[in-house]
Amino acid sequence: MASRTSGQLNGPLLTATGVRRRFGATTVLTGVDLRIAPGEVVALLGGSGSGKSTLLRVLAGLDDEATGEITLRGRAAVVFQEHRLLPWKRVADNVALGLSGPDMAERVARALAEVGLAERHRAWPAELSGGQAQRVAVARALVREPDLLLLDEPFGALDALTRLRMQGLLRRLRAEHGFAALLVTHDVEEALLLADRLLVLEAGVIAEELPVDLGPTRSPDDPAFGALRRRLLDRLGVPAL
Ligand SMILES: Nc1ncnc2c1ncn2[C@@H]1O[C@H](COP(=O)(O)OP(=O)(O)OP(=O)(O)O)[C@@H](O)[C@H]1O
Repeated sequence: MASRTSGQLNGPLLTATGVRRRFGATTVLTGVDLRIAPGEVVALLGGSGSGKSTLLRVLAGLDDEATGEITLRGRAAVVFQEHRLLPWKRVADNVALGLSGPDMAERVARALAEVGLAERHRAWPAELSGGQAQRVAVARALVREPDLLLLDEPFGALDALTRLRMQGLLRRLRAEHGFAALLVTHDVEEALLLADRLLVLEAGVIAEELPVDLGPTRSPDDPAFGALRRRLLDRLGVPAL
């Protein structure tokens, strides 16, 4: 099992050193080292089956079989590609799951308002659209006041327009709350729009690290954005059309 500590007061928010994970005879993660600073958004890219979801689960503390050292200075919350809401609980009760305290209802209401769903607190998950359900999943993470959001293809199952809106929502929430995030995505454009830094997972290690020096206002029409996209696609082995 990976050793987990809560870390010191200064320095990186998350430090992972020598993380390894094997499934039977196959070693998926052979020695992952990474750091995430407080407030930093890092996108994790890599081919299908390269181990991105596995790494995210390990970092989230959801995998008992991994080895290595993980230090997290603060709280983490996870959002998966599927919303994972409990169908027999109303929206507000899903968000409140595992919380306690006298101000719980107020915190839940605030989190739902932040994702634009204050009015749907009594709805059942089955009554929501895919985008709304995913916003509830974001509220459920947000209400825990995380220092680090671990996002595994959080918008991957949504249509293109909803996805753009969710990317905007994530940017706004991050600006307001200042949390750090590790975003697993297949979408190079999404990574370039949202991240401060990109990591490429390949052959079980972080094979490349690219800073995204595009400033706070980003557009795919910007030539610097295009150049970085091409560089990244080349790195991921996607030829130009
Ligand atoms: N529980 C498991 N048991 C056996 N093998 C597994 C298990 N979970 C993942 N794997 C294997 O580990 C490898 C990495 O899987 P993982 O889902 O982490 O990749 P990924 O980079 O997230 O892929 P994708 O981009 O397609 O979602 C794959 O070969 C997968 O088959």
